[in-house]
Amino acid sequence: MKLTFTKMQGAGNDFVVLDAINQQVDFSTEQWRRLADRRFGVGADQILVVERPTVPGCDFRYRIFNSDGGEVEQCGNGARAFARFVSDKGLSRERSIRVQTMSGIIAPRLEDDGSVTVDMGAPVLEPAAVPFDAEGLEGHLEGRDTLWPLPLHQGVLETTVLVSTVSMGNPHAVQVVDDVDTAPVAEMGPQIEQHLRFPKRVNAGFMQVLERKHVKLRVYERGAGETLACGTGACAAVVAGIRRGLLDSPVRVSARGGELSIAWAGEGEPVYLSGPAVTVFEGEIEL
Ligand SMILES: N[C@@H](CCC[C@H](N)C(=O)O)C(=O)O
Repeated sequence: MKLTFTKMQGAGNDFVVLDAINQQVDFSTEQWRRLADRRFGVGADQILVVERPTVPGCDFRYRIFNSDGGEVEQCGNGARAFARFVSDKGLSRERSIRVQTMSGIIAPRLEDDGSVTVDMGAPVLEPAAVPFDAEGLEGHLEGRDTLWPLPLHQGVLETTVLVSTVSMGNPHAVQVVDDVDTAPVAEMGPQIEQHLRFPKRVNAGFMQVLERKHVKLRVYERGAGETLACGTGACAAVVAGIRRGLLDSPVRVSARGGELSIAWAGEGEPVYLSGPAVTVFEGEIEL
């Protein structure tokens, strides 16, 4: 059976988007992996699936699969691509939609300048809910945030990094670095992603503060490796930075693949993520 897909990207975080309303989409972990594979498939950081909602008050259900084939709770850059896709394909005529995800409802809105803003909901800050196992650890208070020590290896040496833990529906560990371009993302990213303190694994963010309203960010994503941008990672980094007293909303986030903007009014309030959502090409593939 041939599968019709759309290849999209948001700040260089790339997606295969599938309409599961008008075609059957039900794949094994191995098939999701193959679709995301850059040599044997189409290639993507995440696969996004558009379905009919199963809860009242929503326009669509949005499912997300990492390139390792695992289904995950949330994807911010993908949410922008999702909104652009359902509009371009005529599945919705609304500029604002409500979307059911594994971790709650989000609300993307198409802007007049072609960008998309997403109400991503409020961040979850309680460590156990991230989930992060803080049992027996002594956290360091900084502003309104708690930094947690994570022991890692750097070459043959042992080192400890201090991370903020934030859930944007999916788990994030954010550390502040002096220079993001030389930060050991490839070496530390996989260790943090699989650290035993994070029972569901974690996305590892490395943030350099340039000014109180501008940061540079790299994210080693759970299940996908380092990507050119991570929307939920940008939300989590800015939430952590504001709570630490380092940043003021709104914050421009420069990722390797493009620019995002994050606004957050503080505890209990939703995080707004704005940025581009672009169609690259369309195609058909036999899996
Ligand atoms: N690229 C995403 C996040 C995708 C999911 C993430 N890798 C996870 O496993 O939680 C984004 O833009 O938020």
